[in-house]
Amino acid sequence: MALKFIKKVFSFGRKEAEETPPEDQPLAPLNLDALKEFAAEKPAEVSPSPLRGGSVGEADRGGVLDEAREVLSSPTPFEEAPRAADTTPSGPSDHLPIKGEGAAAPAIEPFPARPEIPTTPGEVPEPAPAEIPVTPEDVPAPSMPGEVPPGPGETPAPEQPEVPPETPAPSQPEPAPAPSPPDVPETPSVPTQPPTEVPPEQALATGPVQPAASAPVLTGKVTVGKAVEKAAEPPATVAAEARRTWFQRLRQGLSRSSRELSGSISGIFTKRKLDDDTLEELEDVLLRADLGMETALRVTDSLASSRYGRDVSDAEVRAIMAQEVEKVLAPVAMPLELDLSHKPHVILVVGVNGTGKTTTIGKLAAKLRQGGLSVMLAAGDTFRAAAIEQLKIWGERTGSPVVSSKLGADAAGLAWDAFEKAKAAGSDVLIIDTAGRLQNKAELMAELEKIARVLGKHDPEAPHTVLQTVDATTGQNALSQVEIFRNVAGVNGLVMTKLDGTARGGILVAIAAKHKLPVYFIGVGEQVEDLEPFSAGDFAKAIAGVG
Ligand SMILES: Nc1nc2c(ncn2[C@@H]2O[C@H](COP(=O)(O)OP(=O)(O)OP(=O)(O)O)[C@@H](O)[C@H]2O)c(=O)[nH]1
Repeated sequence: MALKFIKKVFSFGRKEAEETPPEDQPLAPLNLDALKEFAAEKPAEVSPSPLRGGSVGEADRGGVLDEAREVLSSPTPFEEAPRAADTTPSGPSDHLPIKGEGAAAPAIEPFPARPEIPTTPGEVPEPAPAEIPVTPEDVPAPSMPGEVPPGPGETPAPEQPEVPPETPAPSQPEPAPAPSPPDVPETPSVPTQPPTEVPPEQALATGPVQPAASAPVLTGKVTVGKAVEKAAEPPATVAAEARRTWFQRLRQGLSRSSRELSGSISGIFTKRKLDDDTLEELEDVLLRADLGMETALRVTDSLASSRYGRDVSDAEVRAIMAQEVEKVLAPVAMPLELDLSHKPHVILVVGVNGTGKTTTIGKLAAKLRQGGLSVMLAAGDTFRAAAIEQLKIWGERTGSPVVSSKLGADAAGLAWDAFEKAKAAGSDVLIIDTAGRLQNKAELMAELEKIARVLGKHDPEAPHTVLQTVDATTGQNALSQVEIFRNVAGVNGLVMTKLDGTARGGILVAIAAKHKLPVYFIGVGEQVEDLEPFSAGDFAKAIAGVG
């Protein structure tokens, strides 16, 4: 049977999801071993459609783009994210009106066709895939960038002529494969010296990733989950331990947010009954913690309905807060799924400068490589030499070829080239980094539109996933950033970064309540293991200081 007709699905175990799947979570991890066996005996249909998170639907994309143009050409509705410290005090402004919300207008040219995506898990039509633990045999020796051999039946990457992105020629005949497969041209130039601005020990301090490059050709849906370093151990032990370790890291990362909240809550409820005054004070505390008005009201309403007029301990308040926060987060805590019937599945990573795009790409590439996928990276942030160098280091580390160009080159041209190279190399996934310059918002919008347009000439559905990195330390600013990039770039999933060490972790809850976009991963540090699938329950407990 033709392997490409076999729908292969794997996920790295999400223990929590197995144990307590959110009510409307659509994609519980399945058993990968079982699926492999199943696939070996009985071919299944190739999964017909990719999963994408809820976002701007085709019908309203034109509308929101128009809106976005307006937003971007008008006085700035948000500021550029601060690069490091948590320095942006802001009030509870998350209930400001959203420009363009609910707009419905005819689709416009720039973005490739994309089906309407449900924003809540319950609306996702696909059945849950089986979970397939990656076994040690799936993990062969690491390979270096440019050295990832083409898989069976793959075409070696030919030399690509420079193709101006404005005039791509989709009907252009495929160039004949070169007799000896050349490496991706720009790939091997991994710097031997650490770049000045991003030293390798900062970005890549945890040793080489062990890729699983000899995995069979995968088609259909792939769920990207937890890291699999410990896959050789008994599954139950591994999952429990991995979960504990991650939860500890998450608790530690969110300790500032949680400490400030807990301190304020116990300040209010020491020897006081629950009355209008205490409820109002609590509401202020929750708003100051960036949780947003909707969640603040949920918590105070829930408390008032069961305990009004009674003594309440701070532990009770925190427990109720954890419950209510989890309710808000559960619908957006979705695993990232990639549809490998598109080769490559293109992930466009967008976001304001410094929000962690490049770092997240590296961490994600590591997860995908560990899961046996071949990955190509494209250094589409052509404005910062350090960003290009940083991506090359991640490429080296994860065994993912990196397509790059000269500083200042056209990012859409680079994206066009990168798609061709990924296709020719048979890569499963192409991840494209982008610049997040907000100094000139019209330029940024034009650049992202052009990248999407150019990719759409290769594959009308590309980019298949548009991920936005959001820096938790920016507090309320993050809400506007999501608004803008969602409209400009058709963002359909979020990665919240830098939850470690900030007192503003609550902003994730406000973003979930307002934008309802899937949150695929959260980052709590700079290392490869500091990115994990987002769990509503873990996050809610960690921020409330419960459990
Ligand atoms: N503490 C912490 N730092 C992070 C996290 N993610 C990224 N960083 C750091 O944030 C800084 C900026 O990350 P980048 O990946 O360069 O961000 P970027 O969006 O690609 O930035 P540009 O290249 O300027 O567009 C780097 O120092 C990263 O190491 C995180 O989850 N926690």
